[in-house]
Amino acid sequence: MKRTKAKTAVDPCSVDERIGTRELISLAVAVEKSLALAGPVNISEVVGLEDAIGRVLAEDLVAPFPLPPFDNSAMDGYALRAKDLSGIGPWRLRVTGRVAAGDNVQESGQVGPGEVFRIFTGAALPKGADTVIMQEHVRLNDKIIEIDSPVDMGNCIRRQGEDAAQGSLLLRAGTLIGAREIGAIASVGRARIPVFRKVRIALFCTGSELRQPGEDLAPGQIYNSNRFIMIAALRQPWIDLIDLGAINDDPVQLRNALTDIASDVDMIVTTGGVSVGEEDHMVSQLQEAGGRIEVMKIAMKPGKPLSVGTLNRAVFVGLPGNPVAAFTTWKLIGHRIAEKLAGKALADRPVMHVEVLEGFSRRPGRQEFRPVKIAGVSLDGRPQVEMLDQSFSAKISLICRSDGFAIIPANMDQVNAGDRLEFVRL
Ligand SMILES: Nc1nc2c(c(=O)[nH]1)N[C@H]1C(S)=C(S)[C@@H](COP(=O)(O)OP(=O)(O)OC[C@H]3O[C@@H](n4cnc5c(N)ncnc54)[C@H](O)[C@@H]3O)O[C@H]1N2
Ligand code: MOO
Repeated sequence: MKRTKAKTAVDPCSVDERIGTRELISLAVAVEKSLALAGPVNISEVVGLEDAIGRVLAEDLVAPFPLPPFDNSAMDGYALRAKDLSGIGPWRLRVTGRVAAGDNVQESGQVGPGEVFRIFTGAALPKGADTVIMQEHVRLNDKIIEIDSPVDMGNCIRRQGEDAAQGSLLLRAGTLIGAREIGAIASVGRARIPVFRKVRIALFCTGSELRQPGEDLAPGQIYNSNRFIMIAALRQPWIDLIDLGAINDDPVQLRNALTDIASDVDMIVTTGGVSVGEEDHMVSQLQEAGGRIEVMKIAMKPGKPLSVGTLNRAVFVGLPGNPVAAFTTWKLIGHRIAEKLAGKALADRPVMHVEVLEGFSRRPGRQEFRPVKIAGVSLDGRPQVEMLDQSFSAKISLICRSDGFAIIPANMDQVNAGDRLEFVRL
């Protein structure tokens, strides 16, 4: 495979992990420790079907009867007896009845020898019939159909229970109820269903430089984009969001905000103020308020300063202030904590790989989630990616241009053209 030389120099602003590498913990350990702090809410409520959409199912759903409930036709055509098509065709059969979806076949009579019933998709199979032939495969002439080619016994019939047998498991507790799942719940006739109560999450962004979009900016100020990134992430039917807006980098205000909300919520999410500067107060104020930090200093880029802990019974997730770092760490850790609190079964993501188009060198030490753009496809069908800037934590326009993250292992200092990296789609 062709290798190209390093294209870019090492980011001058990147942290030199050789100074203090031992202090950093891996993302895998950070996820494990963070999830251990999150006990599922475990309280359920029974809601109507429409209100169940987007919520988390609180008990297993078992089929109370077979699906489909009765043998029925998969096509518009004619219901017949397969043995009437024995020998050499063409065969001529008489139309003596008619069944449509919804008709009660107990009252529709019997298909006798040499007879067929007109039948429509979804109609129950009439007594005596064992096979359906599509109307396109017959010629109809004055109540007589003519068939040239035989069909197999059971042709075009959907058998009772072929989708799900009575008593079989349709959905597991912990499933997020989307369009498919609500369809399954409705198909077994349930009008109300138990779901876990919503997870209550408080959100505030920290930073004296922040202004709300629509306001004027004074020199040194910026707009609060994290608030909207996080509202977009948290506006889910299974989350009850308490949006506390922005709070200045003021220790007392931050501590008061934490103390006021901690006993009302399951999770507190903040952005900014978790790094090492004198204006970064989140960690110290959480501790002042009686909380504990359990996870910090993670060997990941972006997201090294992400801090996770507890305050009273709430899980605290302090996301970094840089917008791309906040977005990424929420996706990789915060969201999974919220899902666990909500009682959602945590699914393993399917692993995808991409091929690097151009090589480059980097400072090793942190597992990196580098935004990439899919730029082509390799001969064996693998997506090929162009790596976007190495310094991207604060670049919101860059993340809008990217298709996902390529994951660069922590110890890799040289990435070569043709290397395969794991990929997380955005
Ligand atoms: N000496 C060091 N400095 C920094 C380190 C370090 O290890 N040593 N880590 C860097 C990393 S990595 C990150 S990420 C940031 C995280 O810092 P904070 O979480 O304390 O965030 P702030 O300092 O408050 O803000 C960082 C950056 O983001 C902007 N910001 C903050 N909030 C918002 C918002 N709601 N909307 C838009 N932009 C926001 C803020 O203005 C700053 O530019 O620390 C590095 N420093
Ligand atoms: O690595 Mo930070 O978390 O700049 O984004």
